[in-house]
Amino acid sequence: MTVLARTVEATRRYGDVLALDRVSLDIRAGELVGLLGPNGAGKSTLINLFVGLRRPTSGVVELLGGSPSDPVRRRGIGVTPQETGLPESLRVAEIVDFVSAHFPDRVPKEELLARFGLDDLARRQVGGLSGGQRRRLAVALAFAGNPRLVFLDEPTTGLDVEARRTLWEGIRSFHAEGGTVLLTSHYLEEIEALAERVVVVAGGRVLADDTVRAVREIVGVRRVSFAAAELPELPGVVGAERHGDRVDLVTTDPDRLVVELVRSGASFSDLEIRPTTLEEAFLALTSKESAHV
Ligand SMILES: Nc1ncnc2c1ncn2[C@@H]1O[C@H](COP(=O)(O)OP(=O)(O)OP(=O)(O)O)[C@@H](O)[C@H]1O
Repeated sequence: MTVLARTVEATRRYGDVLALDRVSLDIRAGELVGLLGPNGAGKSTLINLFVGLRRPTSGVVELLGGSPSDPVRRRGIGVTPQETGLPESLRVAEIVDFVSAHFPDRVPKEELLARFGLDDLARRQVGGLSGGQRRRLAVALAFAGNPRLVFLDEPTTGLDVEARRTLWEGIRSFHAEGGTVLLTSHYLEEIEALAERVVVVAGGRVLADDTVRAVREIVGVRRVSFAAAELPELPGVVGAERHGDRVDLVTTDPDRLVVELVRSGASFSDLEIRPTTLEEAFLALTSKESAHV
């Protein structure tokens, strides 16, 4: 399968900060890849390398078979950065025209606006849009030039549920027609809803690169919860929370945890063991030490 974007051992430093540490990643044609990681993991830095806004300190970055700094390659991609500043006095349709004019191959304006639920807003000035409407416009603009590959940095941050679903539909329809997408998200349900492949990044390194299902299986974590006043030291706990009387433990080995809980003699009730969500899998992958309540 054709590789549309690639890093080979890419490292990026900002002074003393090691934002990316020898990251090797291929984005292949037709993929929808979710980049998942906590704040400061290096997700935006990786996107900035791919789209040519930053250069790697060492290593190689390729975009559409060439250098990300080549304008010809850049015309083949679409980008929505984490933050965008759109001119307040321009109308939505004017901004779409302005952005589209940079690309040889354009999506018809009406079609683009309809795809992202913006068709009723074409004549509205950007200054009069809500935060959610602005964000949808910023994402729609990434698709204006009929790109082969789109990079979306936290596309749905700040959107309500309905606006988020509209955006997802727009992204899905692009992908269904063969488009390739790399998106970052803090919303785990977003990655689960959209992506086939998840790349988990933390501390500038790729911790996992697999299907959503496989990432869960790799860590095989379970949520064990029960009511208890006091909690003994237990093995294999990678995350812990207390909600009133209840204790919620995320563990890699629920059987052993329950055995040890019983052995400890601690009094507990209402034991529940639930399957993992991606969030729990992520927690297990990124946590370095056991957490204690
Ligand atoms: N221009 C910069 N100058 C100095 N340090 C930077 C710069 N940009 C990013 N960093 C640092 O590099 C690391 C990675 O940041 P990056 O923005 O790539 O993470 P992220 O995963 O996108 O985080 P978030 O989810 O919070 O957006 C962080 O420690 C950040 O503080």
